[in-house]
Amino acid sequence: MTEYLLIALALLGVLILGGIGLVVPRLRRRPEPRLPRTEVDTRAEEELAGPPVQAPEADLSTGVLVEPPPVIEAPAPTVEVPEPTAGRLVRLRSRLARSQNVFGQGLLGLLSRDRLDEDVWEEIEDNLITADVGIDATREIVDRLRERTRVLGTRSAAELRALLAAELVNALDPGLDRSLRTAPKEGVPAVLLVVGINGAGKTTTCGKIARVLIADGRSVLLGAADTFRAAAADQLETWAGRVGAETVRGPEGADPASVAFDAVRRGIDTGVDTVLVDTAGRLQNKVGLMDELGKVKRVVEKHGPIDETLLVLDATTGQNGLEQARVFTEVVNVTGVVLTKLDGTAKGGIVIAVQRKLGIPVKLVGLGEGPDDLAPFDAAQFVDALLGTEAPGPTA
Ligand SMILES: Nc1nc2c(ncn2[C@@H]2O[C@H](COP(=O)(O)OP(=O)(O)OP(=O)(O)O)[C@@H](O)[C@H]2O)c(=O)[nH]1
Repeated sequence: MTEYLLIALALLGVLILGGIGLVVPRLRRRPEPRLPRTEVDTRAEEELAGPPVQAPEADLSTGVLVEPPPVIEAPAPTVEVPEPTAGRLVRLRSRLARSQNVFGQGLLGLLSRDRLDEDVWEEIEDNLITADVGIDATREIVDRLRERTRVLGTRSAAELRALLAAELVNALDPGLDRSLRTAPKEGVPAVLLVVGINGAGKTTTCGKIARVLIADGRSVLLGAADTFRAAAADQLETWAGRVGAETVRGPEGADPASVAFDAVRRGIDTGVDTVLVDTAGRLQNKVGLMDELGKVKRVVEKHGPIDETLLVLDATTGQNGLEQARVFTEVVNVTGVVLTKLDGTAKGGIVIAVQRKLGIPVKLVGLGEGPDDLAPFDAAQFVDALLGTEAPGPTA
């Protein structure tokens, strides 16, 4: 009896355990209750997901993972390497084509006439005056040429060319120091101030000078003290960015002197070799503006003396521009002239007039709008380019 009772209990246990085993998995697999989906839900999901993506065949057939597409990074801004400055004037000599017509073809043609009579000498004089050489310099050049051709009895084209070249070089005072003081002293950067009237090419020239300095191995910081024209600071920043130089600028209409001061301060802190300060184009007859330029100078000098003040002059404005330029020399101590746009004039003689009138050496010349179209000035190379023929022979 007891046996029957035990067997019945065992059977009951088996039945109970089997029942649990069937019920529990079902409970575990029961899906989450879902909220009813609306049409709007479906559309929003589709928009977020975008168009259906077709898996590549290899993915479906082999189950091999496909590599994600490569991440394309934005190209790093490229820093340009400016052209070396040595020999730039020689390379750019063809830019003086218009002046070459006057000096090379015109003057040399006159000098090689059969008879060098009074009329011819007068024509030579007129040519030089038209080329903006200036009256005094023209008289001197012609008098010396007359004398030397008479004494030497020179007649061959090569000899006459050499004589003319020697007189033009002489009028350009080849002994003047045309070097730019751009080297730092005892860890303090050299400071260059760039001044001149509106549109002479100051900002462009600042950018080109920065390239000249960088090409010659210097580090440069640019100060945008032309706060009147917001575009000038943008323009300068673009030039600086191309060669990886820093620009210090202020808000539009800020005090130019304070921007110039900050630029030099920053240059000292970062240890650059040279700080170049671009100033606003200002009309010299506006006394207030000239006073302001004087203030820029004084404030910058709180950091130490200014090493170089460059006056930018537009060669195409001729003698008139010279008169305007003179006022700058009274306000700031101009140490060098940058003569721009010589490529756009037949009056290359302006270089002679500028130096004589201002008594300041031309240190750089602009021969185009390209970034490397600024050349260190050299009297003999310039005259050679003006005459537009091969290098002159030895001069007497
Ligand atoms: N052909 C030629 N154009 C030049 C030369 N130098 C500058 N320019 C052009 O002259 C124009 C005026 O140059 P800017 O640098 O803006 O003149 P700016 O003196 O700074 O003018 P403001 O900021 O108004 O005072 C620009 O179109 C330059 O490209 C040069 O040597 N040759």
